[in-house]
Amino acid sequence: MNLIELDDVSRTFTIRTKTGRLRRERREVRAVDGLSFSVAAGECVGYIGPNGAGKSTTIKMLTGILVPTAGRLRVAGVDPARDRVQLARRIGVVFGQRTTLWWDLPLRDSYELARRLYRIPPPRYRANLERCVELLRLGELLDTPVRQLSLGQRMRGDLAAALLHDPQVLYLDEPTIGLDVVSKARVREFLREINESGTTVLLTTHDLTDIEQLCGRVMVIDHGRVVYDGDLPGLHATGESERVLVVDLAREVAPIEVAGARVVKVEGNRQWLAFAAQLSAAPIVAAVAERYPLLDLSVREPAIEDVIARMYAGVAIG
Ligand SMILES: Nc1ncnc2c1ncn2[C@@H]1O[C@H](COP(=O)(O)OP(=O)(O)OP(=O)(O)O)[C@@H](O)[C@H]1O
Repeated sequence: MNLIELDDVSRTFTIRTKTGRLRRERREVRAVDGLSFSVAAGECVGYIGPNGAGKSTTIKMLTGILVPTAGRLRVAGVDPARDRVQLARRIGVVFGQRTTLWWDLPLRDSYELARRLYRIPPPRYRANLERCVELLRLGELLDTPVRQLSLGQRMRGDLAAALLHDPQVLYLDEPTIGLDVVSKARVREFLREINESGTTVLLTTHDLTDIEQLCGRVMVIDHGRVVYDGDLPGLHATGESERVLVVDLAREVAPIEVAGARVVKVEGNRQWLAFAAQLSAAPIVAAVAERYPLLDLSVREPAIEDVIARMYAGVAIG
């Protein structure tokens, strides 16, 4: 069963720009341009693309905030713009850069307001809150006013708020932005759990690690159109993108030589080794550790902008 369906959906904005002292020019921006795709119940789909690609416009149409200029759109069987109230009960939304929580109220009060707003039956509300509190470790934070929470704590609070009414679909816009490594891991673990228990997830992010750890399917959008729909290794393969292994050594050595990777930068004891993104880092790490005085390492994912730029550099799009 498809929970999200878009059929040839477009959204155009008219913008007026000043071209002289009195002259203004009207210009049309096609934010979304003939988009067609569907998402089946239970999927976790990464929805990625460079800045201005049309991601937010798509999400806004899927939540009913924006009306498409053309095309047909359905979410959980509902036309989002026409039936926003009905839709609100079936979807949850989390924007990493904004909060839906009440700034001056303790978390618990925001949740109570959500319970009333969505008319969640008390036993279901209690069970859902208990589950979120346990999985997101919110127990000690429930009585803290939202303005006193750290970014990571607030994000966990927002995730719980979006899920108390058992939405079928969860839209996430940059849920790990600005979070430290531990908070990111916690949020990802929670999202995996939520998805495994049946919630369909559409995830917008600039962090490819989010996609790698959560999404079996990734859709790349650029200039309002889908330019790739498949899995992440497939995306890396289309563009021959590279990941970078950063190693800290006990002392300065000549550029490392190991199979499958090449040194792209050296700075004192630190060296950067690029390798094909669809390959595992494990054999390269093992080879470096065996022959060099390795102290520490990290793996950097390619930026989404780079992946897309390479995709356009003449390689066929799958
Ligand atoms: N309300 C608006 N009025 C005019 N133009 C708009 C409006 N909203 C979006 N646009 C334009 O539509 C295009 C797509 O914007 P959108 O915000 O959907 O991109 P995005 O992929 O979400 O980008 P980002 O990653 O930067 O958030 C851009 O060119 C943007 O300037």
